[in-house]
Amino acid sequence: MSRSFIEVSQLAKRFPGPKDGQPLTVFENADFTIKRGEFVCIIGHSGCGKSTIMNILAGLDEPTEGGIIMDGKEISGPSLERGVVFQNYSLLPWLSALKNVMFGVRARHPQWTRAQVYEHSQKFLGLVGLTGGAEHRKPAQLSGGMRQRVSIARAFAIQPKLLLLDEPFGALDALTRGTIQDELTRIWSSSEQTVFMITHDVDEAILLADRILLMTNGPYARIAESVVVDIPRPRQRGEIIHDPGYYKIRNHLVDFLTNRSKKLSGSQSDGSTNSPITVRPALDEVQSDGRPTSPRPLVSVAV
Ligand SMILES: Nc1ncnc2c1ncn2[C@@H]1O[C@H](COP(=O)(O)OP(=O)(O)OP(=O)(O)O)[C@@H](O)[C@H]1O
Repeated sequence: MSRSFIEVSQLAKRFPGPKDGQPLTVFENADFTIKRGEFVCIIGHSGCGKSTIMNILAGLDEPTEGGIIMDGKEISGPSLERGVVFQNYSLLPWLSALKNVMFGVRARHPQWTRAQVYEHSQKFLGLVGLTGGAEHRKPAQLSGGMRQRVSIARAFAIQPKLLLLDEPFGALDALTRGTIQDELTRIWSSSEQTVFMITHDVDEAILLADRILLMTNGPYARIAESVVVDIPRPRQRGEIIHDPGYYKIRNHLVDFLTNRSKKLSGSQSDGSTNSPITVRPALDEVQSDGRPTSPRPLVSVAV
């Protein structure tokens, strides 16, 4: 039996092209795995297909080919085992912040009393700093950052096995962003949750992730590399930059985004799988072209 929590196999997504045109192949033959409890970030230029992968993981979209197994079961449709935080909040506009969170908690724990649901929801709203009356306001009466915090509280409160985060902190000011990143790390490290997060922020990815998947430009995008963040935890925002591996990882990511994401960008696949190579910049296990110094079996970090 496989030890992977998530196994993405031969995944392809094609959208219909403009009238009479060729279909748009966003990616094809994508293969990667995620371990239970792992925190994985994915980075790539706009339009490469990150949200498409996340939507398929969430069960909100279907692949054109291939499939995803989570915890031994094929993903098919949305489930409370997978909690999603989108850039655009996706709150129910007619419910208060508190009732938005309670709605999710009640669905997850239908046997709980109203008091239990209320207490649990208030606790998670408190964790994201939404108390003192703000929790009784409806989404339209909250700022963008506050709405995003409600959305984060709702996803955390459901305590899904897999937390899917699509640029969850984009709308937040730097201070709130830092606080919620810390909360996310705390909640994640004290649970068995697995996190898959899209971000455009390389520093955020290094702070939070065990591994960072790097995606080339599309169409025919590939997850070209799996970069291991060999920096011990707990990681402190102010101190992480002093870790000897920090700038090696950062430079590697920036070089990928500015140079290699375009050079490596895909063309139609010959049918072979597109598995990412594993690189460990902090351990100097990477060459100037981004390839590992010695071929390292993927299972070493991504079983
Ligand atoms: N429903 C759709 N119909 C047609 N094309 C689509 C559809 N959804 C996405 N695409 C195209 O698929 C490609 C990948 O889109 P996707 O949103 O996954 O990219 P992304 O990497 O998440 O981008 P961003 O970082 O800007 O959010 C883009 O070229 C996009 O235009």
